[in-house]
Amino acid sequence: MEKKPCSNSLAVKTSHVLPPDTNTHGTLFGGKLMADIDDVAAIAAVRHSRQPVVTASTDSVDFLAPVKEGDSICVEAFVTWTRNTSMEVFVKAVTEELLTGERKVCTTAFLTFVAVDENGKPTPVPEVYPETELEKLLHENAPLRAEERKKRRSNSKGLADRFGTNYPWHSERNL
Ligand SMILES: CCCCCCCCCCCCCCCC(=O)SCCNC(=O)CCNC(=O)[C@H](O)C(C)(C)COP(=O)(O)OP(=O)(O)OC[C@H]1O[C@@H](n2cnc3c(N)ncnc32)[C@H](O)[C@@H]1OP(=O)(O)O
Repeated sequence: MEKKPCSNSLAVKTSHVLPPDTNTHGTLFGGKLMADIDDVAAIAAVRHSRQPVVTASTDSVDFLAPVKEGDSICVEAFVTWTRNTSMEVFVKAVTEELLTGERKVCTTAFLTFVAVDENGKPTPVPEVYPETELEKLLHENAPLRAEERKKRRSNSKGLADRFGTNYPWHSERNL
């Protein structure tokens, strides 16, 4: 498969922050922003692989600044690194107070997507290569983040096995 540059997958969505996406603080719901992040990141992953993808994980989403009603929010995403079937996507969200032009980075996040075939099985993706300084930095550090994800996934699996599938109202609540 032919290698592709990070820029090939760039996806951007700018929207006006309006009710009903705002809460009682007059700011954007965190869950709405997370849904937008997943949406834009998925488009970047499909642009890179040109195959159906699933979200395998989100590292963390830190809400660094509130996004106020009336502001705009711009979510951008691109593939930073690939292994065999998985793709790491970096996302940055910038909020802008439209009347003053003041901008703040309100969130950054890393998500991992896996390309799947018609049976939902992981399938190989093309390699990605960085061009800009920022892309190179993200690309170089990606294997360390992937290693952390591997450990986290293993811990999550361990916890899932330990908790089992009982509903909370079942009598056996001891772990
Ligand atoms: C009408 C039709 C239109 C079609 C038009 C086409 C366009 C279509 C666009 C769709 C765009 C929408 C995007 C929706 C995005 C969702 O909303 S998807 C819903 C939420 N996600 C899910 O339900 C995923 C559920 N999980 C799974 O299906 C499986 O666990 C996975 C993720 C496919 C992995 O499968 P597995 O058999 O466990 O695979 P395994 O061999 O262990 O690992 C495969 C790769 O995944 C990586 N991986 C697995 N788990 C993790 C993890 N937790 N963290 C990081 N990496 C992981 C592994 O490291 C490995 O990477 P590589 O070394 O191959 O690069």
